Amino acid sequence: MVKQTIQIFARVKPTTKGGAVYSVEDDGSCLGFVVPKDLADGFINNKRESYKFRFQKIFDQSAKQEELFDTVAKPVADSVLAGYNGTIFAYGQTASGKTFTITGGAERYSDRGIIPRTLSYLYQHFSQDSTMAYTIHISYLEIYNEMGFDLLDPKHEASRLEDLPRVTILEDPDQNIHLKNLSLQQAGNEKEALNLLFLGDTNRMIAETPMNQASTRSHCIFTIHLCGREPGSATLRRSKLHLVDLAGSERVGRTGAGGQHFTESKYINLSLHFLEQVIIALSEKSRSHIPYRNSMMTSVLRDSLGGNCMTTMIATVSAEKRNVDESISTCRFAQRVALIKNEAWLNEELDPALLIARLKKEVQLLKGELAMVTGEQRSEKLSPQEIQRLGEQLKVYLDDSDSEAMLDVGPDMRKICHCFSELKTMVCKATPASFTAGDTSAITLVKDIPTPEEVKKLKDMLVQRDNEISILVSMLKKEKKRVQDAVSTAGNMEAQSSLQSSTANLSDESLKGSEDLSPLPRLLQRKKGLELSVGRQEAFEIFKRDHKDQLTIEDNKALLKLRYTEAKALGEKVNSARNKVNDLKKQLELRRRQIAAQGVMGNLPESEVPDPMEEKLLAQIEEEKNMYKNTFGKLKGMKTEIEHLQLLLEKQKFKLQKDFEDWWTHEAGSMQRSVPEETSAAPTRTPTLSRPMAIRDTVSTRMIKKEHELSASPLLNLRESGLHPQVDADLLAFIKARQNILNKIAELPENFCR
Ligand SMILES: Nc1ncnc2c1ncn2[C@@H]1O[C@H](COP(=O)(O)OP(=O)(O)OP(=O)(O)O)[C@@H](O)[C@H]1O
Repeated sequence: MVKQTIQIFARVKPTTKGGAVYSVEDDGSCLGFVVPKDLADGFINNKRESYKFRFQKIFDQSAKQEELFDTVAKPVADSVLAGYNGTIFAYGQTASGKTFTITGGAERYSDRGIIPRTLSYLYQHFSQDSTMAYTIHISYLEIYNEMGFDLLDPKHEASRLEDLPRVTILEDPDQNIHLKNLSLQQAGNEKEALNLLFLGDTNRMIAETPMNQASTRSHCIFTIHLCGREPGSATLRRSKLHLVDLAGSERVGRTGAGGQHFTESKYINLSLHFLEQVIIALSEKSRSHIPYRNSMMTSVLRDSLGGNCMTTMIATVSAEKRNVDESISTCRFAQRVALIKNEAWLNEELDPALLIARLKKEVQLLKGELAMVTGEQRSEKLSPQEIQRLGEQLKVYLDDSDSEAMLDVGPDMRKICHCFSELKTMVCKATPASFTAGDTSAITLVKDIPTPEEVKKLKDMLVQRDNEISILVSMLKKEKKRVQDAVSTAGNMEAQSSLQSSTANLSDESLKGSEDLSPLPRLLQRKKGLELSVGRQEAFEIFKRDHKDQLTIEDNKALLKLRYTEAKALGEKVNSARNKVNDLKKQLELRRRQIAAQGVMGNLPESEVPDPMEEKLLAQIEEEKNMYKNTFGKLKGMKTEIEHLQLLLEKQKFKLQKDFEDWWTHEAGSMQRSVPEETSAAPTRTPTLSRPMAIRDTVSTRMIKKEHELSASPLLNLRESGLHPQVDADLLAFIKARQNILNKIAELPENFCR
């Protein structure tokens, strides 16, 4: 068992605005804030001005994701590999960098967060550790307003959060928590695991509405379930790693939330409040009751807080002056967390199937022993199968040369008697001369003693074999040199062909992967939108051009293109190194044959000095092999980067499409709203209507007409389904016209409408 307090780290989000109010002291383990007294609070003011908080380490603004992974996540991943549970959770106000730290940024490969890096680290470990066989399952849970949702369910098409399967908590009599409806997906390799992460993130994005900014207002728990077993062993090691992105920790008053937001903030703050309650209770050792059950999040993370888990917290803080209060509150929370002591133990268990088989055997044995002791022996005859089995056991026992060998037929008198009777038969068959009482070795001879005819036959065979052997030996002597040459030639050729095939496989594999342009998971692909109509497509192009993410998408596309080119160049280099190795091997082979031929002809005296030409060729082969290995390693790394970039691009494109859909629906909605208003307002409209409004009216009236023409099917339904190209084209024309008008209004002199 390992007793350890929760490790706390702090990360300061980079600021571009300046005005930072913090300092990092004591070799990066103390975070200080200075809050100057406000004169508005009066002359007598006892408010503290300086605050200092101690952490295991503080990652300042310039800290890289890799550094954070190495220091914070790698030790936790190592203990998970060793069979302990682990949790890493990020806590801090909205936009302080929790998602960036746990999942990573959506723009650059180097921005990969703890989750993708940990997955990569684990799979890399699996490929290097041949002493254990591992399997990974993944679950991804979102908790929003005290309700749990499964982000990885393959059966549901999520367009709203409510479409995702609801996850509920069940508690067994031993107070273990079980999550009903949370799917566990197996991930056989890093790519499959990353696809699951992206699927969950996409589901989260799809389900979020402007009212529910998912990442801000919900908690997310990405869990890696690891199972390891030594081949042939009945013991399993099961461990879990929770990677938790909590909701923003700001207080309700500060956010100024109202309405639905207020409800959400209340829930979020409530669940964070309950988290705080649990942490306070745990840090006060005198408390016996820990209120885990008060919220879903604390129930799920029960083990991570004061239980069987190695837990680490990352406090994310903003460096800006306006956020100093929240930053101090985050650090205070972390200080309390640091007082909690967890007790992690090795999660080892016996494989249930093997355990059952073992117990069954034991029960059988005990039953037999009981029967022996109580004298209640079975009276029925042994079955033919049992007799055959006993015969086999007896043979093994007699063939065993170990004098301490045992014959174990179990506590069954019928079997014991049968074995004694078999042995007696064998002994009686033996010639009396070869058997004296106590000479047990004779027993093993009994069944193998040959008859005199057999002995003669064997002697004849022996003479014949001797003759054959002497003929073969003389032939061998004659042909020795030729055979040796032939063997060495065959050996070299074989080695060469095996290298050829292995290198071909490796480089073809990696190249195939790097040129695979569609790594989008099957599950994600089904979520791609319907085909766009021409009008909508046109609007999408305009929307895309002005979207804030378009630049990043273009950058990533360019980077991906660059990586493809680089991967192609590396692939060519790998192939060229492989061809060179093969060429050099042929040259070496030729050289060796030449030397052998010269030796046979007697032109060259046999020399111990190595041939310089051969030495040179061997050195060149070694050099090319190293080049091959290095380039191949780089190619593999690039393949992972390309796959990640492809997924990032898909995610960004997906977001763009979703933003467009939202915008399009909004435009359609605003048009819909304007129609009845304007139709009913038309008769009473005053003549003072401004010119732009009048223009807008003309467009709207045209649109109304169009709508009436299409009234056979409700316009909005058609729009929502996205299936009527004419409606889309009209909508686009309307949007364009309105945009033109708005542009013109902007150009008009200020007093034009007065
Ligand atoms: N260390 C960092 N380096 C660079 N950019 C960062 C860093 N931390 C955060 N960001 C950027 O700041 C923005 C907000 O970060 P992020 O979404 O991670 O915040 P958050 O705390 O998860 O917010 P929320 O509570 O809304 O989920 C993102 O655009 C992110 O890329």
